[in-house]
Amino acid sequence: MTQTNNNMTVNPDLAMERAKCNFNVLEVTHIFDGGERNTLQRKKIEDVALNSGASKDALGEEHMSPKEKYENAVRKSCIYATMMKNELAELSGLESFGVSSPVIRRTADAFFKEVSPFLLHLGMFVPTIMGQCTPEQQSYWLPRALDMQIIGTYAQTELGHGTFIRGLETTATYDPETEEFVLHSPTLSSYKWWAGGLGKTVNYCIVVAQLYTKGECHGTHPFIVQIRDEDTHVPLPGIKVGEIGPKMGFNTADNGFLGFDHYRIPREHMLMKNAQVLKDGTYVKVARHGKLTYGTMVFVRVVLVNEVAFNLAKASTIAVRYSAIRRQSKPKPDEVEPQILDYVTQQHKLFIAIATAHALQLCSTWLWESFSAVLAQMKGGNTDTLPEFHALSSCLKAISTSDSAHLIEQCRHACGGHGYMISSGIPNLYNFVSATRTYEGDYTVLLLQTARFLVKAYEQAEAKKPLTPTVSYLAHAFSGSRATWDNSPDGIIRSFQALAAGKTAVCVTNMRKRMRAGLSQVDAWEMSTIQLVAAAEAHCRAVIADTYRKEIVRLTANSSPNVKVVMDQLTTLYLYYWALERTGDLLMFTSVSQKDLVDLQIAYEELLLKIRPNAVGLVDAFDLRDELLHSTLGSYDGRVYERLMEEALKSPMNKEPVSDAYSKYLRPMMKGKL
Ligand SMILES: CCCCCCCC(=O)SCCNC(=O)CCNC(=O)[C@H](O)C(C)(C)COP(=O)(O)OP(=O)(O)OC[C@H]1O[C@@H](n2cnc3c(N)ncnc32)[C@H](O)[C@@H]1OP(=O)(O)O
Ligand SMILES: Cc1cc2nc3c(=O)[nH]c(=O)nc-3n(C[C@H](O)[C@H](O)[C@H](O)COP(=O)(O)OP(=O)(O)OC[C@H]3O[C@@H](n4cnc5c(N)ncnc54)[C@H](O)[C@@H]3O)c2cc1C
Repeated sequence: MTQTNNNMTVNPDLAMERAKCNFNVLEVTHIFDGGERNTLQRKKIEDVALNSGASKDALGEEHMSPKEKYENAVRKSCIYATMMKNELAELSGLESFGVSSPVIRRTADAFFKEVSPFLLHLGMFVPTIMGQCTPEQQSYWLPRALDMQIIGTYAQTELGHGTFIRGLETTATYDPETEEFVLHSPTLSSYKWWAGGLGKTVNYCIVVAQLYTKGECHGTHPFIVQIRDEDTHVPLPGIKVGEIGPKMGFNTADNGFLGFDHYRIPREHMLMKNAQVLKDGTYVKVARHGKLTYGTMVFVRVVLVNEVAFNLAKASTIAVRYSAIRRQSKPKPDEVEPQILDYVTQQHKLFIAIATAHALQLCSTWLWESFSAVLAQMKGGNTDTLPEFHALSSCLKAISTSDSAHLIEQCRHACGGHGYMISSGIPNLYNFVSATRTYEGDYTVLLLQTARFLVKAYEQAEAKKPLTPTVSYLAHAFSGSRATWDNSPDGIIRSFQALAAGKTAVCVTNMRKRMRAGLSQVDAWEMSTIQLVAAAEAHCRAVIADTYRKEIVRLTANSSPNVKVVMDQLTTLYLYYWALERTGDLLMFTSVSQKDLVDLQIAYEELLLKIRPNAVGLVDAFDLRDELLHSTLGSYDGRVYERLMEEALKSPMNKEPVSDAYSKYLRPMMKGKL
């Protein structure tokens, strides 16, 4: 087993589960990590970062006041950042730690139950400098940012606008007399709102503002702006900055607001890779594609697919281990109470979470590789692949975050009452992941971006023009007959593609009908958006299913027989699950019959039983150290009840035998003296 401690007492049910697991757990860990080398490197990084105990808190974060929580998060962020500079960057083979690797990002989770106030520094501030600056600008800003001499964030969203970037109101007006930009917040709704770390932590930020020069507006552009004194940290004159208050999660991230009162910055602080303002105020467009200033968002959308896969792996580890030690009810009076993991409904809740974590992890690696290829082409001046990539990253971000949030909540349900405890770890995971569905592009809005691309691709297919790879299946949309149902994995994937093509065709037909009836193109589109979102979702599910299947076949080509079997079972489960979730659509767009669906349901139930003996082995293969799980229910040793009681006794409420509230309120009321 990957995580060993010879002195550890393990709950007997968990020990029994591990004994009956029939595949090599380490082999699956390697698949999830993307190879044995990555696993070894990850473990080295985790050992250095976590073995010292620096990630631990004397008092649980949940018992701290908001101010204490924030200060504690800053304390640990500083420890972790220093560790990264001194030890971890070299271990991870990175030239500098700023090019943050997913492993380093994930290891940081041991330090924070919520998030680090530095999240946006490495997550968006540094990537924006890397992606939007000229080489000269980079050589000035990047070393300072990577060395943490300055700390920054990404302030784009305003009180009034988040989705509609073109509607942002902050202005940056060029003054050729002084060769400065004047930043201004003309209205309350133009105040920047939400940026992580802005409230109290950062002294710099990327500000996205409407650029005016020579009396003309050239749309939104990024600027690097100092907001606090580098020595005293006091906000600079002309800056109004603060923290936005308590949120559902992210409570250690000091998300902030920011307003400008005719605040001046040097001309060179405009990030000039894609567009420039010359000294005399002449505006020069450099980039070939109009949306390259949105580049940091595309990068983060790619990163998020991996991020949510990791968090879903955590939730499923907690819920499956807990379900193995928890015994409840007595369906057979003569037998002991079964482990709740033996209930088929419990398996239905949990095994899809394991399979989805795998599917998203493998898709995220594939997406990252596609992104690297797009970036390489763009370096050579070719932006042809960007529209397809934008459509792909948008839908994968939307579906991965939404599915993960839903499945993490399902894992919480699977843990009954104890899942509701903060100490179970699941509420924090849910609060974090549910925000990912909104930030970096709301779910619906991003699926509508993908739908735009799908409709165009459909029209190209109709005109018999060539199609890009992820939508090549649309070429079969004009055969005139319904796709033939076949319950093999490849057959189900073809059906998912037929479903996406069919839904797109319905949208196009309806929009055309509406336009013939007199609606404008914009109104016909608007009236069809429910179906367009559904078409984009179907497209994304077809892409995920296809990628997951192909990647698993490739990655298990040399695996041991039992690993091949269990990985095949998981991918098949994923396909059956989604086919059964979409029976209505399959009946509309494929030749599937009622009998086929009844048979599929039975095959799905039998598959759950086959996976059952390996369930704990499968979550052990995620190889998540206890420090990363922060969970009373999901620790490796399964000492659930002991940990729940230990945590309860830590509650400050238990410090005094009698609460002060007794003498202040309860006693007077009970004695009739209130
Ligand atoms: C670790 C990090 C933690 C992160 C914490 C969270 C941080 C944040 O949330 S930062 C703020 C993020 N904000 C967002 O994501 C805002 C979401 N909104 C958007 O991305 C855009 O405004 C969007 C895409 C919805 C619409 O943009 P808009 O400029 O109005 O474009 P729109 O008119 O719809 O489309 C015009 C064309 O541009 C294309 N396009 C839009 N965006 C992109 C893009 N990023 N790349 C390439 N093409 C694009 C469209 O596909 C369309 O192409 P076509 O005309 O050929 O169909
Ligand atoms: C925890 C957290 C951290 C964040 N961190 C940052 C940060 O560091 N920096 C930053 O700049 N921003 C940040 N944000 C802001 C985030 O990017 C925006 O909240 C997000 O992009 C959604 O925009 P919005 O809030 O304007 O939602 P809205 O666009 O107002 O969405 C509200 C509803 O309207 C719908 N809607 C909007 N437009 C359309 C449309 N065209 N068609 C159909 N439906 C539509 C949406 O689907 C949604 O249901 C953060 C947000 C959160 C929650």
